[in-house]
Amino acid sequence: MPHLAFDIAFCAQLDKLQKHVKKGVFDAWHKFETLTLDQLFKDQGLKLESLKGAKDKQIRTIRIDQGVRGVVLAPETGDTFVLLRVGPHDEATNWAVKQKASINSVTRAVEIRDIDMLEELTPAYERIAPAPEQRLFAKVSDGDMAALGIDGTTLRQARVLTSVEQLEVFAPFFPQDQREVLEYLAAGFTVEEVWRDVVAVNLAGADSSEPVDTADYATAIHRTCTRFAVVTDADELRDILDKPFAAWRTFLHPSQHKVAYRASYSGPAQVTGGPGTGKTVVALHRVRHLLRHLRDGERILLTTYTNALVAALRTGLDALVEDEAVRDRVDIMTVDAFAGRVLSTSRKPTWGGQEEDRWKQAAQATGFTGTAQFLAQEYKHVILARNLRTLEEYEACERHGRGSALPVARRRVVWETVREFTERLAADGLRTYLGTCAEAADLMEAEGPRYRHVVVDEAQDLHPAQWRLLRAAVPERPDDLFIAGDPHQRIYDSKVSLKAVGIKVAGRSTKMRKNYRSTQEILSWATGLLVGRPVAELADDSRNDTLLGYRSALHGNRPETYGAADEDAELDALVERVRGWLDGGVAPGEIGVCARLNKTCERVAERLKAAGVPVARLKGAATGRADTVSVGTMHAFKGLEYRCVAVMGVRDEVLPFPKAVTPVEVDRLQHEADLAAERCLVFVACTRARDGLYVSWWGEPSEFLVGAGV
Ligand SMILES: Nc1ncnc2c1ncn2[C@@H]1O[C@H](COP(=O)(O)OP(=O)(O)OP(=O)(O)O)[C@@H](O)[C@H]1O
Repeated sequence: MPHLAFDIAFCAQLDKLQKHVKKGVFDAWHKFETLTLDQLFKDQGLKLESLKGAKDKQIRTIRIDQGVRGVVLAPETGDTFVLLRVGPHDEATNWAVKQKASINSVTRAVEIRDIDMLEELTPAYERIAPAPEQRLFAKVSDGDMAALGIDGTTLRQARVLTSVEQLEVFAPFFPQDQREVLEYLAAGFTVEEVWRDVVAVNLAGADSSEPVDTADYATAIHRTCTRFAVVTDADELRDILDKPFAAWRTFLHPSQHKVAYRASYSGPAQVTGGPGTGKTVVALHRVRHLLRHLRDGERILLTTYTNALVAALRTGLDALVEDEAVRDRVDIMTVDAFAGRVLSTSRKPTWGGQEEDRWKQAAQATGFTGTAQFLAQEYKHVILARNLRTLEEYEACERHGRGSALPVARRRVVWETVREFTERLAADGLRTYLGTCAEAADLMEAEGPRYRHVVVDEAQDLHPAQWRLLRAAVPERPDDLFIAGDPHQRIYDSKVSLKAVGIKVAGRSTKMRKNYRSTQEILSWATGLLVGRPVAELADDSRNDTLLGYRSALHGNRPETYGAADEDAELDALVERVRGWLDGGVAPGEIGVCARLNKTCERVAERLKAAGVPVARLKGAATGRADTVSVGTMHAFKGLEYRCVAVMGVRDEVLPFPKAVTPVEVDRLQHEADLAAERCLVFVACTRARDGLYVSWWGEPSEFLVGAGV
């Protein structure tokens, strides 16, 4: 019986397809599932047409809806067809005639390339290319290229290229797997690394020494499991069409699958990678895997940093694990909420300004003459971070990572001030978030663990006291902790390494490099914000992490930047930008506008509302609605994503925000760390965008934008 499989490129279009087009896709699929091959070719509604002037007669089109066609691979052997993409009649036909299918003799997978475009580009670039030894892949031999699956056609084209920029021009037209190999090589990876990280995962367990029949499409289509999904169940297809989340459930990349569904890790495991590399997705799949093996009475804690992310994780898990009773075995909450629950205290958490006043009062009581800021940081980064319990321990400790001198003789008064501060808080029925975590960790260490597994997302911002709590929440056993995070997205000042908190992930750590969220244009621009700034690893802060090889297969417009004369003009331009997106068919819920400060967000929301744009403020657990544009601070945007993002007020007086940066004379190292966190904040904000990024300011632009070429 024939089948219609789906290419991952079609799934990437899903968000943008209208309802009636999705219905057309479903109806077409249904015909493939119910008709014979002969009937399919004769079906007048489907019109499985061959195309005049096609580079490959296996590439045909089918009718999806009025004026809309699907491009399919209709192989000469076998009865599984593949829907490659859907589009308006002329656009789809023009694309279809230029494509050519082939079977890769190394990966054994089917590949599609825009042969027409490649044949047109190659001679033009050849004419301007310098001597062969100065070209991009001069150091990689033909033999190595062939071993990595680069076929003769791609090799000729790749040999012409002289720079990464030129590779980017060719990239959308190359076969997907070969393109990935070339991008890794261009990023400086060795042939062995590319084999291990790219080719071997695409082989997905197939024996590479077996001979390959490069005409056997029936077998190759089923082997192309990294990009083609064969769907035979109507409900499964409805899910994919209705919920894009379900699409990647089917298409989890083998490198993600390997991490998420590994039977067991002998201890804590870690997944890192730049923004949008699917860390959250992998963490959710890990929870799904762990749920399948959970014994009676055992539970899982899925935790993260902010309430908005908790809401996003909950939605994600709902889509992934259908059985409510099974889902109920997972507690999803922030680490702070977990600490509050462990203590079951009625004391209320304090907020920033209140804490500052209380530090001042405590200092007055003990006669300490330093600043409230110094005390707050000493409490957080030394006393709580090191879990110091006595004055003697405090006097003996080395204040690693602190950039301010504190003679031992002065420590007694600091210690007494901290005690004064905590005792007064307790007496007034108050608590700090981190103090709560430390108390909860003590209690948990005494009472024993409550969970069989703990899965942590956005791990880069957790404080040692929070790690101590999570460590105590789960017994030291295989699969105890699964940790997802990205040190490039540290936006709070907790620079802690897992090694320092006794969580060893060596040998159980995986790095993701492929971004599935943003276009390459957005990624390159945003990555420019961090260039040349070393970022410590999550596992071990004596080593630096890099974004080497971090890339996206998606392409689109370059980010737009706009410098206005004053705030009014900046807001006017924003309204125009948002209107442009809405008029271009972007739904309000697919647009996010963020700024460093709450007051800027207020003005943005007011101005958009006045212009008739529906707006919702993103606060706490509210993650936005489909019919409103979301407006929130950069901190609130952490972990979220939108099709189009406007980042407002990126001006010199606000980024870095002076109040968030410790003066260099108070603490030199903290000053550096605060600046880095402010810079990362802009990086995080910009990398929330999938298709469209707009960055604006008034007056002078922020110094952070220099790296992005502003
Ligand atoms: N294999 C895949 N194929 C297609 N899309 C994917 C795949 N994996 C993840 N995605 C999509 O990519 C986007 C980013 O994924 P996710 O939020 O998990 O990334 P992340 O690494 O946690 O990002 P960040 O660190 O920026 O918060 C999501 O829209 C997700 O659905």
